[in-house]
Amino acid sequence: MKRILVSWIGRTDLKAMAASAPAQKSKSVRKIVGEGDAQAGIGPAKTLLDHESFDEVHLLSDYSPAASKEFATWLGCKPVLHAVELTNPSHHGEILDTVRPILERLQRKKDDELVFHLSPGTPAMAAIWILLGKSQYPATMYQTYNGAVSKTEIPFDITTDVLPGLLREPDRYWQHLATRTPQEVSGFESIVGESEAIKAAVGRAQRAAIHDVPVLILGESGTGKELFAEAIHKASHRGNQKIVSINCAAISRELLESELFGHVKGAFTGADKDRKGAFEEADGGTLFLDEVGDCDLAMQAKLLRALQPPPGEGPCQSVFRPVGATKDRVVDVRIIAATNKDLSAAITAGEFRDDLMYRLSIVTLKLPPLRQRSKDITQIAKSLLVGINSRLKKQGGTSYQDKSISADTIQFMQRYPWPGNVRELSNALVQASMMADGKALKPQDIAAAVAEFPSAKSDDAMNIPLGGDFVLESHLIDIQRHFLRRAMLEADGKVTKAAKLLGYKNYQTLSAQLERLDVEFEKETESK
Ligand SMILES: Nc1ncnc2c1ncn2[C@@H]1O[C@H](COP(=O)(O)OP(=O)(O)OP(=O)(O)O)[C@@H](O)[C@H]1O
Repeated sequence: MKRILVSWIGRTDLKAMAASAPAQKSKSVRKIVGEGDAQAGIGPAKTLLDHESFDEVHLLSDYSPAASKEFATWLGCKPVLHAVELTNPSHHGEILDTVRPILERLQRKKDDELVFHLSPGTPAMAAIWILLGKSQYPATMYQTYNGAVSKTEIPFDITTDVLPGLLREPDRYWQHLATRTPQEVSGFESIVGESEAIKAAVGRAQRAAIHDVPVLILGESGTGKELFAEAIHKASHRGNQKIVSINCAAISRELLESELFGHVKGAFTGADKDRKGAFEEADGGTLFLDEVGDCDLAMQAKLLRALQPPPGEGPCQSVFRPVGATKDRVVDVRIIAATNKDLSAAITAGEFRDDLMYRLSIVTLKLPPLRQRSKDITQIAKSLLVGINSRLKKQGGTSYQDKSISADTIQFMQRYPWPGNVRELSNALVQASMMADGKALKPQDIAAAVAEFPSAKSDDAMNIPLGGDFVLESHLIDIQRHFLRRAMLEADGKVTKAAKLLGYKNYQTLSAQLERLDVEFEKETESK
């Protein structure tokens, strides 16, 4: 582990040198600060180096190369000089642009300690050190004053205290980013759609991609949460590293810990060799925790511990212990989590830890359900159909006829509420393409395909175990909703026809129920 000091050469440093070094060895420095100032003592740089030891010292200077060299010689310790030019040493933006590439070029290993010296230079230079040291380049910071050295504790964390506020700023802040379609944003090309809702989601996701902070993606099942997670990873600086996905709901509680953190040989029966977990597999890249809302409380506590970076480290440093191991491991992993659960309700019910939610949701991305972006349905359906045609042709050979979507089918698809979102749309198109005769998919083909999905749900509703959270009334309502939807579907969105199918005497009863039970279905205008 190396200690690497990075500091500006400040005017007080030069004044201290001019006052104490022989005139001959400080000619260029004296051209800048004259005879110097004995009050400056030995100056901030020398003071720090007298008290602390470093393996490398990097000095940034916008003074003449000759003066910088004289100063470096006087200072001793063979510092590396970085000559820069600033037009205005109190211009924050210019300082930031100057400092960043230098920090980027520093050859650092993961456990090296970066140290910023805040005292030399202008207040703007100190401010930039603080901002960078608390965010992109986690660093220890020192100040020197009157010959004394103090380690500077700055009790805030930009990534948890400041960024969330900025990133959660209302739409006003995001509007300028929400103008491009996914096709126009690098990394997001596999996402189809051009509705305002999808453009806003892409703008926000793109913004999130740039910052190396955890992202929580919320949305109903099938809205594209995993697709967005992959796009954020691709658009981030980790894009050429791995993204590892773990579905927290699909893995048994016992196995999940080992899947996430790995295990050592002999940790449990069947653990016949060491095995890396997802955190370690994703080191340097991204870990996608799907269905994170389904983790139990014990697992949440373990996740929280892993997601709390050690003091002074960046937000992506994870410390965890493989099952059965005696030592912790540290990795650099960006977490993207997703859930279709209402986490606020889960927190209120005591099923989800609020501290874990805050850790995961430095940036939150809410994906709209498909029914709220009916403008996208045509485009998504057409794009899915291209893939479906090519797959089915491969399987069925010449007997398969490429399918297309007629205008009335599009109208039908735009009215249907797609409770299973894009996944349901995709499944319906696959099924309809396999079953339909001829070339064009007709509304009945899609209707027949989607009718399969809700009925499966109603079967589940009949088999739900009694006791526990079971409340008969709420299940009856679900069943009622299912039949209302089915009737509307079979009646092509015509309320009068659907009311007849349900055995209602008049359409007003159905209209009132659709509203009361919040059944979303675009009604066809009909002459009654
Ligand atoms: N905007 C979109 N454009 C193209 N394909 C999409 C879009 N949104 C979703 N899909 C496709 O729909 C399917 C479901 O998406 P995905 O798995 O990302 O959803 P999800 O929200 O993660 O679902 P779940 O919560 O059930 O895990 C995938 O095949 C995905 O490629």
